[in-house]
Amino acid sequence: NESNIPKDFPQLKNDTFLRAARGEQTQHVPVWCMRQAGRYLPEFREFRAGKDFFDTCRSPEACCELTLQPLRRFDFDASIIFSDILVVPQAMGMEVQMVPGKGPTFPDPLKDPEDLQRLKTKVDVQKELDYVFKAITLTRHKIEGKVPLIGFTGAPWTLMSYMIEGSGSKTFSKVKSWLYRYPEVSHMLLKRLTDVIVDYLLGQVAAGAQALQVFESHAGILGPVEFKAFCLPYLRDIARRVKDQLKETGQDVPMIVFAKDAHYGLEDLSQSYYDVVSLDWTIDPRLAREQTGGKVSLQGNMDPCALYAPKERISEIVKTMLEGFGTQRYIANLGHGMYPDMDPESVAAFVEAVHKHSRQMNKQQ
Ligand SMILES: Cc1c2[nH]c(c1CCC(=O)O)Cc1[nH]c(c(CCC(=O)O)c1C)Cc1[nH]c(c(CCC(=O)O)c1C)Cc1[nH]c(c(CCC(=O)O)c1C)C2
Repeated sequence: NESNIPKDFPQLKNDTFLRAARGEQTQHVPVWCMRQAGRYLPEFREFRAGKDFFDTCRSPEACCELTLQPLRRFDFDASIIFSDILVVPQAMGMEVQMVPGKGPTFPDPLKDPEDLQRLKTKVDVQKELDYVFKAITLTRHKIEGKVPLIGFTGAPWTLMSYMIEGSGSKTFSKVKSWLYRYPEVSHMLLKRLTDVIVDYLLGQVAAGAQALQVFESHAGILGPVEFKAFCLPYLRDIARRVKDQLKETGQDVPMIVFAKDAHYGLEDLSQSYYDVVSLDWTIDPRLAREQTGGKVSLQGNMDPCALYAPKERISEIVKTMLEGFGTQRYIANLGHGMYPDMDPESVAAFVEAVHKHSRQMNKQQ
């Protein structure tokens, strides 16, 4: 069994992110950015130039290099493995291409309930996603204990939406029509995705991931009733099953859930076995604290577009955000991923502001 082989990773030097995730005291607020490895970095564009996106994902050396790039520039307190959420549908037998300028595209998306037959009935996650596990193990060594390495997955509903829409969408009417026309088949698909995701996350931990984030990026296109029916049960099931399995080997790995735009789901999400609830920028920090009632740590949630502001303004925005969240049980981040036209200097200003203001606020207490 792969998971029993000791990997002798370098000792972790900065555990601030893990402490905040577990609800332990920290000297400063830890910070990282969603899509911190990305096209806003010239070295990322240079490295990726002319290479197919999913070929890059399948190269452990390339994933390692792209994960490390932002850490060479910024004083981040965590890193996230370079990969994509759509490697899971690929592992289940679907074809996905990254079309430059258009984003991920499924040439042959699921159209009818019968199309479920096209998916593999038994997915050998260890074999199909071995390249991700190799990337995690390699990166965990090469990071030299500087900061923890986060593994991640897309959540069932978000993956189902890509598998049926075939790409991003404005209305998501194709996948939403499944929920209303074929609720039972929809649940079958969500269940199958959940089973693969649980194995996938456990494999990532065995490979060396020190925290896990579950991206339910398309939660907000559902109303509260559909969220409770088609998102929440699977998000809970994932955390419960992963946590239970890890407990058997005496491990505890913090889990983060990011259900974008699901403001109505905060209270439920805070009681769903996750350690951290990640917030988009439409949610007021104080309100989020009230609704989650101290049961979880919070992560987020600066509007990514605030990075277009001058540095002094970024610092003010960060200060206000920290006053809203407080400095404990908190991980600073953006409310969603960075955009390619953002200035790396602004990211540096964001990170510095989080560290500086939170240290000052902690001293005053
Ligand atoms: C850098 C990058 C990624 N994916 C894509 C890009 C840009 C394309 C490129 O570099 O060529 C295409 C890429 N992949 C995806 C999209 C979104 C397409 C759309 O629906 O509009 C694009 C452009 C799908 C995707 N992929 C991901 C999500 C969930 C997070 C979110 O909500 O943004 C989603 C929805 C996760 C993801 N994707 C990636 C990471 C790791 C790097 C990091 O965060 O530093 C992660 C965590 C990497």
